[in-house]
Amino acid sequence: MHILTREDAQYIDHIVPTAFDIPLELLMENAGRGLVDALWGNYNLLQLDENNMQGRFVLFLCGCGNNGADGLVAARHLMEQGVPVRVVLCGNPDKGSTLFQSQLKRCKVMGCSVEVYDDFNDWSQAVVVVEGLVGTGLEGVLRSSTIEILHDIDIMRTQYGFDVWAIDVPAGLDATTGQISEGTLACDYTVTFGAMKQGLLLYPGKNVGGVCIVAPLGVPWQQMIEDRYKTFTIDNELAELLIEYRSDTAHKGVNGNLLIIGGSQDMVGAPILAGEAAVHSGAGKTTLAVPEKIQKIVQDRIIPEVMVTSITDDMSDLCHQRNVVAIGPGLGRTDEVKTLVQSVLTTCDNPLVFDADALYAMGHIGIVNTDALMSGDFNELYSVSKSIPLCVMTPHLGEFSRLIDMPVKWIEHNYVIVARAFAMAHNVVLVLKGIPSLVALPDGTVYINTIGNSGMGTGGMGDVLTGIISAFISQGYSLQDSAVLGVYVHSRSADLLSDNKPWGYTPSDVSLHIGQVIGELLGERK
Ligand SMILES: NC(=O)C1=CN([C@@H]2O[C@H](COP(=O)(O)OP(=O)(O)OC[C@H]3O[C@@H](n4cnc5c(N)ncnc54)[C@H](OP(=O)(O)O)[C@@H]3O)[C@@H](O)[C@H]2O)[C@@H](O)CC1
Ligand SMILES: [K+]
Repeated sequence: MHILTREDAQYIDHIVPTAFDIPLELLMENAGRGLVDALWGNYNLLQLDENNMQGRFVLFLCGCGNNGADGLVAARHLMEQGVPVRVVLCGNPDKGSTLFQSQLKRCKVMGCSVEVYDDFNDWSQAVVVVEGLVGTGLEGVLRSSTIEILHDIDIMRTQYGFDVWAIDVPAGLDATTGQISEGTLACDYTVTFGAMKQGLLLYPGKNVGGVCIVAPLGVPWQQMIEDRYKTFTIDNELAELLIEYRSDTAHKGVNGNLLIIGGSQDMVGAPILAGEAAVHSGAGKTTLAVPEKIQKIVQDRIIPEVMVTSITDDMSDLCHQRNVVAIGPGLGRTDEVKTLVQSVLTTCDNPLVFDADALYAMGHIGIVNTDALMSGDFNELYSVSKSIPLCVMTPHLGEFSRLIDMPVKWIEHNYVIVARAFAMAHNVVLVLKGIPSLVALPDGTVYINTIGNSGMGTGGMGDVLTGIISAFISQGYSLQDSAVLGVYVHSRSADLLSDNKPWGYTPSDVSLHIGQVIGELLGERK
């Protein structure tokens, strides 16, 4: 599913009227109707008809931009359907947008009840409150006057129990970054237009959107953003498209030959988890290369399907015999590891997956230019200081912070944009393991994961993900498809477990459910 940023939405606003000869007013009409449909889907508004209304109404709190104007359109439609509505204006209508002015005029001509916020104090009869104070047009942080209104809504809903619906995005949410301004209200529902807004999928924004409903705009806007960077969700629909039926004649020789380099005296389990996950994900042959000192322990503990060998000074032969090499799980942070990673980087020409300590060993590999971010110059945002061959990199936020030499907090605030800049500049597939995880591709496309659960926050989960992604590559999937499918399968497997056990399930349990997820995805094709 496509995701839109605030900038995409503004671009659509700007381009549609000229490209399709469809005035913005028509998009707004569709947006308002979509909102009304969603309200009907959740409430029996017929109960509010003339005979039975007992003074109750749907309350629209409208700012004076187009977000508020959407609310005015919705109010007009509900009036037609006999539903009592009250519109309360917040701000100075004389300074409102052109469309706001014309929608307000229509509402008034139709006899809609329109009041100003300072005169309104009748919350007790509101069945539902629809917030159209500000949407994608938010400038900076919320003004104190708006924060006060949001605070009033919050107090009144506790007292009277109504639901709060946000138009497009909750007031105060940055539709691109998911950052929220002080005073942003956690809504019960959000009706967002055209496509899911990126900020509603990223934290803390995800906590304030409530149930999100996408209302269509009635124009194929997808054509209009062809040349812009694209963002999609990782979900069941996408994973079903990517998974391929395995031929009846497939044998271990065609399902790939995978090498995982990992382990150290203190971290014996990490390569085992990665290796076992690879087997459960369908890799034809899986070999672990671990330090000689722990080879015996690993052999004794791992499932017999995985072959175990030892790391040597020259890994080139071992690497060349494989069609994918994953390096990092549990390797440790010694100088020998740095040398090992460097030699794999320079000598191995197979598809590579870099994880955990292999990423640590790389040190800083690029420089972020924060001034470019402020000035909106995306091309200058990130520059490479150390080249990496085409590969999959799977850092968590701490590892990513080291790679780009920026604090984790900064990365969280600039999550998608910095991941995109990194993947493009290094020409790698980046799997950034945050909440939510995302996959960024060399062409700038970003996929944001929409599934998974907090039970996944336990040591060893990342090792399992490395095993899954590597196994998909070994079976012939492209690096990017393997990364996206890997993230999906990993999270879905954990979601199956969390149905019975919200947390406390293990990474090994996740591995054991991979086959079930693949079965779900293949469905009838099995
Ligand atoms: N293509 C699409 O997706 C479509 C989008 N559509 C809709 O348009 C919406 C975007 O409309 P938009 O651009 O007019 O901006 P909008 O969100 O109303 O904000 C401006 C208002 O907010 C106020 N305000 C600003 N900053 C503030 C702050 N910090 N704190 C407090 N207030 C602040 C500002 O006040 P002012 O500064 O002018 O006094 C002004 O009143 C979008 O979200 C969607 O609902 C649909 O109609 C159809 C197609
Ligand atoms: K809003």
